[in-house]
Amino acid sequence: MLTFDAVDKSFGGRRVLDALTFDVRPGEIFGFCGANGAGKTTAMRIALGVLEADSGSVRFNGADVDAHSRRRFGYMPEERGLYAKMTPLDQLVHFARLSGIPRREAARRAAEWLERLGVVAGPRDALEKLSLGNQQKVQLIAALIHDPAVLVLDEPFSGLDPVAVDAMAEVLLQSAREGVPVVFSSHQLELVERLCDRVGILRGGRLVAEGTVDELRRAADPGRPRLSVTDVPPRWADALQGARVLAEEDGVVTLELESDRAAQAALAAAQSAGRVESFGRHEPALADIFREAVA
Ligand SMILES: Nc1ncnc2c1ncn2[C@@H]1O[C@H](COP(=O)(O)OP(=O)(O)OP(=O)(O)O)[C@@H](O)[C@H]1O
Repeated sequence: MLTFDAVDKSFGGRRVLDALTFDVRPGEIFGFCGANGAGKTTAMRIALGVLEADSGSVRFNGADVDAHSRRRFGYMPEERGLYAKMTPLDQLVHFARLSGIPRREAARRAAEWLERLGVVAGPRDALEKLSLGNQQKVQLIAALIHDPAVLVLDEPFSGLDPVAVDAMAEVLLQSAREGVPVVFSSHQLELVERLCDRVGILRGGRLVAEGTVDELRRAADPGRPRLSVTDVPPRWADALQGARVLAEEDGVVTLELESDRAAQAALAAAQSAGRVESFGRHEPALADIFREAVA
């Protein structure tokens, strides 16, 4: 388990992380969300020892993270750190060797990963010749090649095409299935919603919301009731109290009702005037929850 415990960090007197506290549990994918500048990269850099916290601690399996335990971390930094002039294979072997993996085994793993993630490159192509998405896949492999015990990934999905997103997602899911705690930052909230067991939303260096997407949904403003109805006469909704027409498409009128009372009245009216297609509360997407949390 990776634990952030009351981590504070300021730059030039401006507080960027403010008692940041959360856990990433074994086998869990944790989505780290927050507006630009909320402090996600800073938190990840502190976990990896690139920056030092002013106070608080980051622990792995209960012990303060140090240079030794960080060797078991897989990290994908925001400022992708690869050698432009080296081939993907050579640098992956190099990174694996730094982690103590023998050359043959390193070459085997690198080739296997490049194949698995479908990195498109000629055998002699330097990294800089690859498309950005392919470079990003190489960066992910660099984070994975030593079979890390924790994965910390800073915006691993940005700029990837949908097929590459699926390939990357599958790798994270597999790591989690093997019991690895995985934390990644992203602004792609549909993806976060789809992949993550739990989500944390950071605002001003504090987690302002944390939980499974379902838990966040239950805690969010449930929104107003909605009613969709067909086969009603034109301008039927004009006579209803507390109703607002949201959409009128292909003969389906969708209303938002301002109160439960207005909703019940509209439902009864719709049942006698036409055919009710749906009635209930609109379930907020993670993007709606995010907007509410960072507003
Ligand atoms: N080395 C630094 N010196 C001074 N300020 C910094 C430094 N690193 C980060 N900051 C500031 O800390 C704040 C948080 O930045 P950080 O990169 O952690 O945010 P983020 O949540 O990762 O944002 P984004 O989604 O845009 O990547 C920002 O206001 C940033 O300008």
